[in-house]
Amino acid sequence: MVRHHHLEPHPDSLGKTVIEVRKLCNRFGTQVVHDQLDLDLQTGEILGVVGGSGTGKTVLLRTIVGLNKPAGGQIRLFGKNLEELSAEQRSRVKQRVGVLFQGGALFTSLNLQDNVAVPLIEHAGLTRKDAHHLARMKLALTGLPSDAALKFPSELSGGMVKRAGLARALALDPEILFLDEPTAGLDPISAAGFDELIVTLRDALGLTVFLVTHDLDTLHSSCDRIAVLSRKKVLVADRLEKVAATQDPWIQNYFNGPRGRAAAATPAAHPEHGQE
Ligand SMILES: Nc1ncnc2c1ncn2[C@@H]1O[C@H](COP(=O)(O)OP(=O)(O)OP(=O)(O)O)[C@@H](O)[C@H]1O
Repeated sequence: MVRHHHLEPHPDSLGKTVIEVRKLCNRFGTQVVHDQLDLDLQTGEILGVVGGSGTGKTVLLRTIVGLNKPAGGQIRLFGKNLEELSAEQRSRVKQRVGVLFQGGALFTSLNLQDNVAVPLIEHAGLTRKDAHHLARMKLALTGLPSDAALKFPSELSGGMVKRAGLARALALDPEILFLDEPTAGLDPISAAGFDELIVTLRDALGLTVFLVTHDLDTLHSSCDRIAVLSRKKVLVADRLEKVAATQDPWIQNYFNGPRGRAAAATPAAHPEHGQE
């Protein structure tokens, strides 16, 4: 089981809110996905976002990074409302954010080095040679062996593809990392390795992480706080013990059902709620 190994956060970054979501509304046709949803993310934390299928976790991620225009509400990234910025300012804010989408979304016709080099050439204006050099460093940062750089996605295991996707998300040195179900489809050993990598990178690079997941092991091993999406809102966003103790049928079933109990390191993790 992966354990927390927090470094002291930089004093300047303590308690700062980097993402502020207020009264967010999202709807598609007549389907209301989010209604007056509020959520905050603090600098340096890893927030796990959970919820039943279709509760709008991916839509929330896409809306925060500016890929989905909300029907209402406000989102502030680094204190700035993207909708109030010029195109150039918005693009600068977006470069401070890295996203690993579900499935990794690497270009299948490019090797890993070229995949990671794409944002470096397109957004940072690096030469191909410099971009390749930096890309190899990013791939190493995510734990890939050096000979992986010239391989194509189809030649790699699912875990390696996820790491390469992560290397690409980190290409432009983002301050916030968004991950959409990064361990989905990985075997338990690879998933645990990826969880550990996220914590290590957060500690080493001072990242803030917004992590959509269904993986109870990830919640236990890597997340500082957990936000539960339910009934179109964030029902609760708190430390695992507090969330698992919340009186809500979905939460009780999820955290204190058989899989939740198995993921908890000790059976007595929530003794005060053992009678439910
Ligand atoms: N572009 C879109 N157009 C129409 N409906 C959409 C669109 N994007 C998402 N939805 C709907 O919004 C709802 C929330 O979708 P979303 O993918 O965010 O759920 P999720 O919580 O991430 O689910 P899962 O855990 O299954 O991945 C779903 O009912 C989905 O069909």
